[in-house]
Amino acid sequence: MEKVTYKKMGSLCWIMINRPNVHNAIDYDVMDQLMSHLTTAEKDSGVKAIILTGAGEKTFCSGGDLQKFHSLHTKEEALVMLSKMGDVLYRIATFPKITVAFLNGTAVGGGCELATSCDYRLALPGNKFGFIQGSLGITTGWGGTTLLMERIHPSLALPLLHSCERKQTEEGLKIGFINSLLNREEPIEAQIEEWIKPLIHPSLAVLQSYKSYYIDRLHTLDVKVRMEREIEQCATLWQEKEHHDAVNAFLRK
Ligand SMILES: CC[C@@H](C(=O)O)C(=O)SCCNC(=O)CCNC(=O)[C@H](O)C(C)(C)COP(=O)(O)OP(=O)(O)OC[C@H]1O[C@@H](n2cnc3c(N)ncnc32)[C@H](O)[C@@H]1OP(=O)(O)O
Repeated sequence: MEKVTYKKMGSLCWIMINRPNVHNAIDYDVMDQLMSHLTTAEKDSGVKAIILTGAGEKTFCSGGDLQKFHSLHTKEEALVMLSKMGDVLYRIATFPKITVAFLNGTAVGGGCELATSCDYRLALPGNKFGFIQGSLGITTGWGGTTLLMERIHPSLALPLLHSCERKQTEEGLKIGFINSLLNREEPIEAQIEEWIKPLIHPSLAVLQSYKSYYIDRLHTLDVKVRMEREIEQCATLWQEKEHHDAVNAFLRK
């Protein structure tokens, strides 16, 4: 079974992480398949926007696969993994078409970082999101803090990061992290199509031009370099006992 599925519907393409038994955690296969689907969507001139989501109703994404990545011990080992997913996030952040994360359920750790890499975030009321990395003795490791500072004001981003708390999506809406909350009772795909309709300009060239001005801004702000620095700092913390003890505790629970 594919760990990431790809479905084209009109001008939208749906990219779904499909590992519900581990809350859509990200392993190396997921990273490779995300990259490959992004390439397909970029090349297809009929695609104007991608919707990134997770399988099932419980979780959007629970971040890195702690069972698999727990075997990474040194800074160098961690850096390889973190940089690989950092490249996926940078690719999404600089993707030439519209990118939307639909938080079908909880988003935690790297799952929140992944959502942050998209232009827009849609969610359901009553769900949770949290940059909980601090509770594992690490920081965001895929460049998500750098990107979060681009999405919301740093004075709103810092408390999310410092507290490591899981917040309600309603609070995410209030601080502008989430762009809109959908209605649980209505068909989701139709609601997302309605929400995005006004943003989908008939001309792909117009859409791509506006996106390119935003990407210029990311270049000017040295976002790639800052993401790399963030990734390296997480790799440094990854090798510490505090991190491994916290992951052990999670896996033993
Ligand atoms: C690596 C990069 C780093 C970053 O840059 O940000 C990270 O992403 S660190 C990872 C941060 N993520 C977490 O710490 C999330 C851990 N998961 C949870 O908090 C919870 O599982 C949940 C997502 C809130 C769901 O809770 P619940 O409904 O109570 O389910 P369980 O906890 O019982 O989980 C069921 C099953 O799934 C496995 N699982 C969950 N998350 C992961 C994960 N990220 N990686 C691997 N496996 C995961 C969990 O171990 C259970 O497995 P079994 O016991 O074998 O059924």
